[in-house]
Amino acid sequence: MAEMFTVLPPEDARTLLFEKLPAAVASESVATSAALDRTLTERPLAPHPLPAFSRSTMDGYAVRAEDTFGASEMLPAYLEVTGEVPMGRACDLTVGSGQAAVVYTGGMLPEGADAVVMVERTQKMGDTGIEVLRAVAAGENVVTVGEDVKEGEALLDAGHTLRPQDLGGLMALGITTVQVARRPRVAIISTGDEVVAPEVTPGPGQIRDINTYTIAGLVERAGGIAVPCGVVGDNFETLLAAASAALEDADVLVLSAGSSVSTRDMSAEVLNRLGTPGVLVHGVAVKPGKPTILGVCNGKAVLGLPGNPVSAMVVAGLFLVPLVERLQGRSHPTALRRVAARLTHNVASVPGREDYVQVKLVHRDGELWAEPVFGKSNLIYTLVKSDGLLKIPLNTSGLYQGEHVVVELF
Ligand SMILES: Nc1nc2c(c(=O)[nH]1)N[C@H]1C(S)=C(S)[C@@H](COP(=O)(O)OP(=O)(O)OC[C@H]3O[C@@H](n4cnc5c(N)ncnc54)[C@H](O)[C@@H]3O)O[C@H]1N2
Ligand code: MOO
Repeated sequence: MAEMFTVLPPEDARTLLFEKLPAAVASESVATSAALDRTLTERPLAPHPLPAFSRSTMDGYAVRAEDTFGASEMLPAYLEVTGEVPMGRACDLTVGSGQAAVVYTGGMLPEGADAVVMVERTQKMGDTGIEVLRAVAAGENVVTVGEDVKEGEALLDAGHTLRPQDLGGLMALGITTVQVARRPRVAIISTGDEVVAPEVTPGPGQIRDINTYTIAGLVERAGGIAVPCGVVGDNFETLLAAASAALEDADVLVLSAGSSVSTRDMSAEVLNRLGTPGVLVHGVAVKPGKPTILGVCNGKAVLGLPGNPVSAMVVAGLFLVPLVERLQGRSHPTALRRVAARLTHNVASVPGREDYVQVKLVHRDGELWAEPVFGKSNLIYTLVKSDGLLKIPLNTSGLYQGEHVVVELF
């Protein structure tokens, strides 16, 4: 039987789409405290060294290291304690030869001192003296100026997505605002006369909307803002009007369902009417998800996802997630979390098509195994029960039981 449409390998389809799109959305300034998972558009520079003053890493005594050379329990070095380093204030003490100053963890190293002896390695002698029971080298138990970061150093690259430790690192330098990519807005329209909102009790022949929510979840995780636009029935003019309104206020539009080739499937036609160049790809060599539409309408991406929930999610993972990340200029796909596992069963495939198999991860004899969760692409709970997807590459006829595989986690 003839193919209904020409299918392209996923990689080629993605390239075609990305070529026709702007590289990234605009940037904006946000509070660092609210910038977790946001992507930098500029490299922040260190305004000063960190630490800005030499600090003790132990509770003990600030000393001149040379005064302790050769010291041991048998032959301790005697030092005179001349004062205490205050915390959180400038220290005006100077440690001279044969002297020591009480210092606490994090305290400023006083002038003259170049090392700290831990309190456990000393013994009090009279009112003001100590015996040092072990020698310290210069720099021991001390972090020096700029040891963490040098002044002017580029802290993170543009394209980097901020993690919790990055926020802490920026705040340590007083960088309380950062320049990040604006979060791309992704409008989502679910289409189909049979689809109703989840709050509604479905009548005969009706089903609740699943795809709006799986797609919105993927968008949010990829750093975008999901803009759910509700369910629109299978009426061309209504759908075109809804799509046009949704796209106006968004960077990307996703149409769920209607991407196949029946008389009810209007996504391609709507896309061609929304703007130019319109449909770029109709049909991708992937299972599930063959009836996929990728297009660009007046500079904005419009994706037509297959209606089956598993297919919609696999296709969104292949095209929408990388698109949302690209629009933020992300250098590393943050959504990509992979684990190595062994396959519990043979899985057949057809060369010329990329297959995505849902798998559950199970521990067996200290090894991680990927167990395929088979089921039709209309079944949402096959996804709910799975931990990730296993890709069977384009030109293979399957994978064998026991084979080492890589699972992309959800
Ligand atoms: N004759 C053929 N029929 C179909 C083919 C084909 O090659 N030849 N491909 C099948 C495959 S594969 C898929 S995938 C679907 C794609 O269909 P559409 O994108 O046109 O979408 P619909 O037909 O409207 O819906 C498919 C299926 O998904 C359910 N659906 C739709 N929207 C939602 C939603 N928001 N939440 C939950 N479920 C939804 C819908 O009720 C249908 O059951 O075409 C096959 N047919
Ligand atoms: O390809 Mo459909 O997208 O298998 O269910």
